[in-house]
Amino acid sequence: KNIAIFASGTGSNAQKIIDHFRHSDIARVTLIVCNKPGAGVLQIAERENIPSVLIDKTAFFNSDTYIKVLQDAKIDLVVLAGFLWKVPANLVQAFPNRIINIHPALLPKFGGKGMYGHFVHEAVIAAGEKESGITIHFVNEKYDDGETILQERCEITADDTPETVAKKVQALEHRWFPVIVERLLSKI
Ligand SMILES: N[C@@H]1O[C@H](COP(=O)(O)O)[C@@H](O)[C@H]1O
Repeated sequence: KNIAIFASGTGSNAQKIIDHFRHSDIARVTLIVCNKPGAGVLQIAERENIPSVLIDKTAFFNSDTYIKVLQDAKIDLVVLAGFLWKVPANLVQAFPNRIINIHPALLPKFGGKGMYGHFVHEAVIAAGEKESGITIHFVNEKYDDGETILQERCEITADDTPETVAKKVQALEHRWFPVIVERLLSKI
């Protein structure tokens, strides 16, 4: 099975998923799709000899260009790992229940446009939450809205900062995202 990872940033989750399937006979990460020139995930793709695509915004939102790229690459599952653009309806429809996302908070709270990275953890702390965590969900045509696949929690203590919460949440992401990707692929 072929996995495509969409990412806009560092790519630490992409690296964990690549490592998880490195010697797997179930699946392999065979394509990296990025919308940010110079993003860390592109260096990971180069180092790992995985083909990567730097997408053009107009073509992404106004054509089937990248649907064709994914179909030509025989992609079975699209994994969003820190991809900051909303997925257009034609791509969601072309890959029904085949696109998943990870969000660094317990949706439906602290989700939506602009809610990513440290903004999320600042909002969680500012709201006085006693816990945070991760949400892995199917992608539909709205931000951070599709059916939840998994939520895992971490406690927030009085001396936590957005940075310490980010670390706890990242540990959950790296622990669970590869496992969930494998679980879904074993059903496809
Ligand atoms: N959607 C969010 O974007 C971040 C990506 O981090 P990385 O995988 O680029 O390190 C992760 O926190 C993920 O939950």
